Amino acid sequence: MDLPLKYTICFIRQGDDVLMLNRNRPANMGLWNGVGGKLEPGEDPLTGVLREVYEETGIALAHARFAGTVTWRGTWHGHDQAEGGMYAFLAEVTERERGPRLQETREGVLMWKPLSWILDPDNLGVAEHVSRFLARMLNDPVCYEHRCVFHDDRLIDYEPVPLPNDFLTQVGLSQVKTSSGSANNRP
Ligand SMILES: Nc1nc2c([nH]c(=O)n2[C@H]2C[C@H](O)[C@@H](COP(=O)(O)OP(=O)(O)OP(=O)(O)O)O2)c(=O)[nH]1
Repeated sequence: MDLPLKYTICFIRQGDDVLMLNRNRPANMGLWNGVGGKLEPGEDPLTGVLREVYEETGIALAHARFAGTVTWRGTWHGHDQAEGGMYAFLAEVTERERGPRLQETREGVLMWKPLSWILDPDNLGVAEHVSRFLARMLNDPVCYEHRCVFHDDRLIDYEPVPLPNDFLTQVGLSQVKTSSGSANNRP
């Protein structure tokens, strides 16, 4: 699927918790998702995600690990058919760096949530695709394009497809460590 990757997202961990944002506007309004946003013209994905994390949380991450891409297509209630995609990253902070448990921001409510709560597939408070792709990003060393299909706000199809070997070079991320610790995403 050749969808434009115009967004970034980051899941920041501290111990068993992950920093989540409940956005106060579409997309995924009222649902918990990672922190991130739209890339600026000409901006590379790592610079973009570090900027968004700082703008949305005040956390100045030194680094984030590329963990795959997520693409979506389908229909949303009240919106036209839409499709797009994002570069996904994982990061960790120390207890001292993590900031308050709950914080109201311009974008919505930020809160540290237990990972087990986020990954529970029956948890309707979390954006539906997150439990599918995040579990795999955390446990599988291969980087995937996580393909999501929605129909009227519900996830109706999900398929992880391994990214091509030269993906990181293609998108200027070749110097970036992946979540498996290697710049090459396939053995
Ligand atoms: N637009 C969009 N973003 C999505 C979808 N699913 C999903 O996880 N996301 C993620 C990507 C981003 O991390 C976040 C949306 O970012 P945003 O719209 O708040 O970005 P932004 O404030 O920088 O953008 P903008 O105001 O300039 O449009 O949600 C989706 O279906 N559509």
